[in-house]
Amino acid sequence: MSTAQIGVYGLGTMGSALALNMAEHGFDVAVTNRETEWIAPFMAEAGDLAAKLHPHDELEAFVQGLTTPRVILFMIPSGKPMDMMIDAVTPLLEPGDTIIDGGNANFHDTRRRAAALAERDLHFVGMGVSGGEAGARHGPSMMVGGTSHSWAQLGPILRAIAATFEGDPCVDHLGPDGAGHFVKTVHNGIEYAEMQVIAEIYGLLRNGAAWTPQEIGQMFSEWDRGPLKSYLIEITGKALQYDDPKTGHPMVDVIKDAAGQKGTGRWTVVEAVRLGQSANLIEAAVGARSWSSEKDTRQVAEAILGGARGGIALGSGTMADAFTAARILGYAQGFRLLEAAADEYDWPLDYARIAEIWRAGCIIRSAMLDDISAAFRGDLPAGQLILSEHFAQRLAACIPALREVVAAAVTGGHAVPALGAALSWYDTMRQGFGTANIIQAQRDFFGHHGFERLGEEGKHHGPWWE
Ligand SMILES: NC(=O)C1=CN([C@@H]2O[C@H](COP(=O)(O)OP(=O)(O)OC[C@H]3O[C@@H](n4cnc5c(N)ncnc54)[C@H](OP(=O)(O)O)[C@@H]3O)[C@@H](O)[C@H]2O)C=CC1
Ligand SMILES: O=C(CO)[C@H](O)[C@H](O)COP(=O)(O)O
Repeated sequence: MSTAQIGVYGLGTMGSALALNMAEHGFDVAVTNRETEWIAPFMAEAGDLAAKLHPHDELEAFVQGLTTPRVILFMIPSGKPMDMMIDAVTPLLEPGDTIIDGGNANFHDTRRRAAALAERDLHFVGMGVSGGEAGARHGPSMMVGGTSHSWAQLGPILRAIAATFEGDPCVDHLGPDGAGHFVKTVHNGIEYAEMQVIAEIYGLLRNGAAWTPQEIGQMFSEWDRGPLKSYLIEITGKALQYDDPKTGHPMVDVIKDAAGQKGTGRWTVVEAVRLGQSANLIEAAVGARSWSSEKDTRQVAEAILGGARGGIALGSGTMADAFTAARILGYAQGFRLLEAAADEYDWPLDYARIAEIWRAGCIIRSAMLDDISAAFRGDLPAGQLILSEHFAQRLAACIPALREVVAAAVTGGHAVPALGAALSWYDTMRQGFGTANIIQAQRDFFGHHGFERLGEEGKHHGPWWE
């Protein structure tokens, strides 16, 4: 019998948590998994919620167990697996049915899939889900891209299971095809930037001021009780205060300093460059992760180049202000990318709303997002977040600290790629007259490319060509 309002394919970390969340909110959910032996343990662990979960071993039965028009959420790895599953499931679907990719997919793939499925009267939703396993189980933030037809059916389910901020569900329909996945990609780019800035501040205090992990953790926990409150600050504060049960050493001291990356950070940077932008804070964070994975090379280099670092005599207050500035600039770069993509792909992105659905449930949630949302609803000179009255004032108050921190780091030989990038971007943007006149002269000198003259129309060449 067809009783389930939604199907969840993929009972891994995220899929199982989302299915349980939906069941808990009273929805009937058909579930299945590629390796079917995982279905029974999932059902056993579901406890009372099993009554709302309808397990199937076969894809056909899973599809037939759904009320029409059907809505099927795939929580599987992005790329080829998703294409293979689309190929497998579409022959079983009927016009009007919706396939949702809830994984971290490349939005270009989402656009391609949406267009291909539309030719068969099928709907494809690219949905960014943030919040990790706990978020998926108890309230994620979700960024939905797709047709209004799909949203009309999906919206009530997603609003019920989403995180809420003061009663407002952290989910919305952001635009067609790849809009939701792109917003999630940029969310992750901001996540990379913020994580890197936190790591740099940790490094300065640890290596430049001999603070213990416990002390640095306590500082972050203290920050989390004030205006810098955020999920990433909270978990970093906690992680730094754990000891390794095996050795008794601080946990961070036994974790290898080489971080992986699955793709969303890189996609953010690639798309920024493609759109003629530079999100240099995010680029710095992605680059720093890549350098981190060159552990062997860095160890050889330390022996040859010398790893000595100078002292840093800066306290928590200065670090907090520097972090505030970097956080504002990181978010601002993310929103600039969203604006550039909205223009390019003709997406009706509502930046204030995006900030709102990031206020709870997602990894980059922070107290600042409420101010960002308010800024987008107000007057933004030149459309720039950093020029809103609120953020221009906060930057004016915090940039001196960022300058102090970057200067001390540079003098002491501490790597601060993200903090340095943040400051360079800020300093670039506050100059009405920069240095690209020299670039133009160089291009004309070597390549006869011509340049624009101040106050005159047309292309000009320098006297070096006379
Ligand atoms: N973990 C996280 O914090 C977050 C993850 N995501 C995204 O969610 C998606 C799922 O991630 P997550 O739940 O963590 O991953 P898991 O590794 O926990 O689960 C992966 C799931 O995908 C299935 N699967 C793997 N390969 C295939 C395939 N070729 N065909 C069909 N099914 C397949 C697995 O089935 P089987 O059991 O048979 O192997 C399993 O059900 C990914 O796109 C990820 O990027 C998004 C936000 C946060
Ligand atoms: O989407 C997420 C959080 O928002 C996932 O945890 C993702 O895996 C994070 O990216 P990476 O693995 O590259 O650090």
